[in-house]
Amino acid sequence: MTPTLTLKNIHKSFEVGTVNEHHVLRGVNLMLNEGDFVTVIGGNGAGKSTLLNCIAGNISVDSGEIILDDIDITSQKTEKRAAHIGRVFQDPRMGTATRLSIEENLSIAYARGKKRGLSLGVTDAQREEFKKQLARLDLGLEDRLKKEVGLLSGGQRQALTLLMSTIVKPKLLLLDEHTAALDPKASHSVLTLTEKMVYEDHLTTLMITHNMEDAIKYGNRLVMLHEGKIVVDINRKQKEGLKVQDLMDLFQKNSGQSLTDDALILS
Ligand SMILES: Nc1ncnc2c1ncn2[C@@H]1O[C@H](COP(=O)(O)OP(=O)(O)OP(=O)(O)O)[C@@H](O)[C@H]1O
Repeated sequence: MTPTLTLKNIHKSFEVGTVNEHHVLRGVNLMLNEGDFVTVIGGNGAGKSTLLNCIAGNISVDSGEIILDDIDITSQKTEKRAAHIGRVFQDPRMGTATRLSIEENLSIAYARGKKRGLSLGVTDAQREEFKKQLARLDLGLEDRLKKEVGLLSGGQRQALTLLMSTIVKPKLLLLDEHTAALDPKASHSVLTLTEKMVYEDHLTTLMITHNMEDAIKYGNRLVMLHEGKIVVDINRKQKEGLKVQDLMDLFQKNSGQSLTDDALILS
């Protein structure tokens, strides 16, 4: 089986040649098969967002290769990659157009990767499809198609953004701490929804989280990034029954350092 995503020896430094030079990604190798739902955890500055930015194309890598479905996208422009890569950010204000209605936002998302370009016009058939898709969120948004997105709560917006990123099935879904700005209840419901959508739609997904329990609970695989390298990579079976303390011990064993970063939510 061809992997959906292959990262080969990715390196990235910032501010090269200055006193602030920082080698952030130091040889990241990762292979994701279709349908893999991988949680990514690591302390502040470990390089998690930089890695997602490199995959999405917002940042170019210094060396290494990024292969998506057999195509080398290492030098491809962000816009071209966006046709195949869905992304949800931490900030609920990103990813949706605030002043537009729910159905207009979905219409824009629906046009992704299609030749006909952007259009805010919604046909009856599309409206029915949007209602069906919105019903999956279980938030009653299917009855509020004309509502301005700016009036939705953070959790509702993240749920909508998730739907917008997947309504045209992406080859890869990138979730960059997409529940970190939400209150615990909203965060839990968006994570539950994420899991449902990833499994129902068989989406290949990389999800960054700061919460170790969530990293263990969700997905079929967990990777831990430390100082720009993957130091832990465990599968579903190895994750079964794993406690936060076990993960910390594993981290210590593999990295030779103890996990003192209090930015990681331990439980
Ligand atoms: N555009 C940039 N220019 C210079 N330095 C950068 C840039 N982007 C990221 N960095 C630096 O790279 C390092 C890794 O940042 P990154 O955001 O990838 O970490 P992270 O693991 O996502 O951390 P956090 O959990 O705190 O968001 C940090 O030291 C950051 O300051």
